[in-house]
Amino acid sequence: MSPTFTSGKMKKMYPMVRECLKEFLDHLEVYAKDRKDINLKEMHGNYTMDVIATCAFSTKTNSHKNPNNPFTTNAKKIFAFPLHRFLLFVFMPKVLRKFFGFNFISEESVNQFFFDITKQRIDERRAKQTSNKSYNDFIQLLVDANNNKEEIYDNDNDIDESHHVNEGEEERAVEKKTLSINIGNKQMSEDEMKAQGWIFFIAGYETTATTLTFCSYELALNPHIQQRLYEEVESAVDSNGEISYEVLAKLPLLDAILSETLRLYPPVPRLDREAQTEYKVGDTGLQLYAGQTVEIPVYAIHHSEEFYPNAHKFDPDRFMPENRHKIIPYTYLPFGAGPRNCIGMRFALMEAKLGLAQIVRRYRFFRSAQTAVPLQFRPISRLLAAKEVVVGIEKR
Ligand code: HEM
Repeated sequence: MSPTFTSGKMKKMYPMVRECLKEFLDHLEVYAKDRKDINLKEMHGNYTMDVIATCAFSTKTNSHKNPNNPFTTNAKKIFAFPLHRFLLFVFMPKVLRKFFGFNFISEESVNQFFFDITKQRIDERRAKQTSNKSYNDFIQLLVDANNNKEEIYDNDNDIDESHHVNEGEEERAVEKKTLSINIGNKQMSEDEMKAQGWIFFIAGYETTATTLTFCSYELALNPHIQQRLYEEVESAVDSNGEISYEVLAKLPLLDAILSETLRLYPPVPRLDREAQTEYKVGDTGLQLYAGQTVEIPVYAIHHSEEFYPNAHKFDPDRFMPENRHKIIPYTYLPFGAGPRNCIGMRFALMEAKLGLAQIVRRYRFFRSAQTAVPLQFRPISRLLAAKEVVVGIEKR
């Protein structure tokens, strides 16, 4: 169940994300008018929670104003679990999950809450299939995918974004074929559909919030880059102060800033693959055996001087169109690579770009007395997380 996030689908979800952003901006206003400090992880976490609740479950949360709504409180119970347990669940190969007994990461009542809400929405849609009302959320995509109504790919792709650095024509063709096979040959059971809703929530909330957090932090520390971004965004808004999906996807500096953030702070710092059969790795002399795990040290690759000179410097120019060709394929892996790469990549980038662009238009992040430099990281190996990320915010 992969080809959910085509550009066409993104465009349809765009207004829903924009709606969540309005609430976020209103909330930031309270802090910005008094030049207060903000806890970036909490603020961005509320935004990504609202987005995933709206786009995946058609549930309105407004976590900024109403932190006690049932969706948010249940979600917070999941995230109260140690982060490593999450990531173990989401990214651990199935066979290891079974071995360690990780079926679900949180208490049964919480799992049930999310299963019930997914089932309720699926039932509603099935009942309404005969009516003309159309939905653009993730649940609808699941229902369509199951009815083989889902479009596999659209022509309106955003190949110019930096995250396509690992994808050549050949790979996209392989990916397309793989995805078509999944959809064409397989009907999802209701349990699988419920599990998809659940995985989406877990995989999409934390990673995107973390990305926005590190990005805002770097902008606070690099006011000249923040100013360049402001100028780029200002030149792109229409007379209503809005940015269309197409324009947003193609802003080079915005794309470069997020790409450089994901290079310096990859939310998933290490990937795993498990060999299905015996395999010789090219002419390296390396031999893999069935069942063997291969670890890909994403964080170390992203911080290697060999691939990224001055690797510890935040330098978005590396990803500007005139320099991007210098990046060696497979040395930039924030979303993984190959047929099991992140299926939420386009969605995450759209959500993060829109949030960042509209925040920077109105407000300025700055380094305050509470801003930790350098950041202190939590000692977790599966997900990159800083202890506390605080910056000041003011109105432009
Ligand atoms: C900046 C945000 C995000 C980052 C950095 C990220 C990163 C990743 C990475 C590294 C993987 C493993 C890929 C591999 O092994 O090659 C992954 C898998 C996955 N991601 Fe994301 N992700 C993000 C946002 C999202 C969002 C928003 C969603 C859903 C709405 C999502 C859904 C998934 C799913 C379902 C998988 C499992 C795919 C599979 O096993 O086939 N992710 N993600």
